[in-house]
Amino acid sequence: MSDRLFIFDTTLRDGEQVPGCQLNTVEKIEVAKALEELGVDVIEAGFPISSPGDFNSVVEISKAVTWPTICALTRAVENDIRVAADALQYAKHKRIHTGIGTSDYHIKYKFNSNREDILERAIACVKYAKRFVEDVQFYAEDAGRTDNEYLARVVEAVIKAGATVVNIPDTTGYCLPSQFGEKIQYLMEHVKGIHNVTIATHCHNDLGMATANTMSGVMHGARQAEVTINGIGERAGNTSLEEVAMICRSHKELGIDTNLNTTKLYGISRMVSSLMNMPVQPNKAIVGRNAFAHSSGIHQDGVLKNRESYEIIDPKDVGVDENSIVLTARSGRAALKHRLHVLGIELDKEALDKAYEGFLQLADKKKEINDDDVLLLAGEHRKASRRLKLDFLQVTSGVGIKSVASIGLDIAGEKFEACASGNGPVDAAISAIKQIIHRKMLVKEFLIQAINKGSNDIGKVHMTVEHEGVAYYGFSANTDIVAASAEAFIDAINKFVH
Ligand SMILES: CC(=O)SCCNC(=O)CCNC(=O)[C@H](O)C(C)(C)COP(=O)(O)OP(=O)(O)OC[C@H]1O[C@@H](n2cnc3c(N)ncnc32)[C@H](O)[C@@H]1OP(=O)(O)O
Ligand SMILES: CC(C)C(=O)C(=O)O
Repeated sequence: MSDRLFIFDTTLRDGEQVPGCQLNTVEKIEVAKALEELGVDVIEAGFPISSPGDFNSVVEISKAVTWPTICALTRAVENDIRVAADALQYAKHKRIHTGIGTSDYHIKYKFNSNREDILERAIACVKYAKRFVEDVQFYAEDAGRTDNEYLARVVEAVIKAGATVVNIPDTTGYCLPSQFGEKIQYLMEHVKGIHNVTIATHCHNDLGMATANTMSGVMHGARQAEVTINGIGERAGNTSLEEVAMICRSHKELGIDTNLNTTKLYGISRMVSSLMNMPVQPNKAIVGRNAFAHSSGIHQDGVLKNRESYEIIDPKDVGVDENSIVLTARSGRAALKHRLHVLGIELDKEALDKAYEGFLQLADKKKEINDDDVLLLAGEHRKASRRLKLDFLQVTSGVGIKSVASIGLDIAGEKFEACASGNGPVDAAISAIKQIIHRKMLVKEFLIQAINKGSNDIGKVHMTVEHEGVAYYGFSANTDIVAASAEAFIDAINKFVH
């Protein structure tokens, strides 16, 4: 039987502090409900004193969510705490998260104060929060750089004052995993009453060690991990929820596990990325586009013989349908043969060798080889040939005017034209396409990336279009990003319009 690691998700508080990631209340409720389905134990819903909008979000999330604890952040300030308690009034399970900086940097420069005064303020804020709620979590901000002996005094004092959870943040992402683990161990060994409360970690990623520090803290006694979806958060971000979840699931010998339904991880990662306009880096562990994509010949051969040769996680366990074998100039015959097999073509050794020669020549020029290319190399014509092609696109756009797009599509040789307006050139182009293709289609994910640098660069567009409950992926690259967006939309449509 594993020990339970409580998951405290702060995507809607620390994650939402990221410039450009602010969500409205409806969007926050959508994320909170997805977090509930994922199985997180605590949702930090906001910092109610910070704005009327954040206050209202905490109120509405409290109403919308049933079983996770809803937590609101405050400073060690009475008015912050009163306002947080008010925002939490409808929560079925509520927690106030209050605290103060304990490192000498914070004490001296932020507060112009001294250790004894900060200790008193720490005790006072916990006692005050206890007047409103039973469940009070204290944070010792910048605990990572706080002297262990003083930190132990603060932790002991706030436990005595009634804290139920004590959070030890590495606010600046400074600690080495061994140092952070030792800090938690020091507290476990020196603080009276520590075994009656939960110790939490809240690690930032300034040196890329957030997950390692969190796990080190957990291995030394912490039982709550504060995390965010995709690791978003202030500066270089927080510890990623998905990484902690899958480390616990993969390393059973740790004897620690979460309550999470990990098959929801990929879906919620995409949802947060798209709502917060925060792309996930392709090589991001667990949820990056390439996390289960194999692109070099030796790996592809190994994975095709046995998935576990190069995969420590079954993609289905995190909600990814299957791994992918990407055909590039670094692929070998095994990968090409596999793709041909998927397309229903079996070649003997000689024919495969011949196709492979052509494949390498093309791959050196094209970078990535698609199914059409493979079929041509095998001397076949694509059975489900692309029915939809972009014939022409003209867009008028600017400041102070509405964007208008005229579009021409070639559908299996027949020409169609439409014109539409939108809140920007891409929206106008997509609306025009929708006037020709009368299907329910929703753009769920839209990512534009520049390939190199400079204003003459090629833009790559990745798009996911939902049609009848299924997500279809579309891609295009063009120096004109509006054209690339329209083409990516058309690429996705081609996958369900036959
Ligand atoms: C590590 C973290 O992520 S903590 C969370 C960070 N998140 C945020 O700051 C987002 C929400 N914040 C806000 O909306 C605003 O900063 C508010 C409403 C909290 C405060 O706004 P203002 O009153 O205008 O203060 P301002 O932001 O300029 O400065 C912060 C003040 O809080 C004090 N303070 C900071 N942390 C704490 C704390 N934990 N306990 C008590 N006081 C604190 C600072 O010393 C400073 O006080 P001073 O003005 O007397 O020097
Ligand atoms: C409020 C605290 C927990 C915090 O965000 C930090 O220290 O990074």
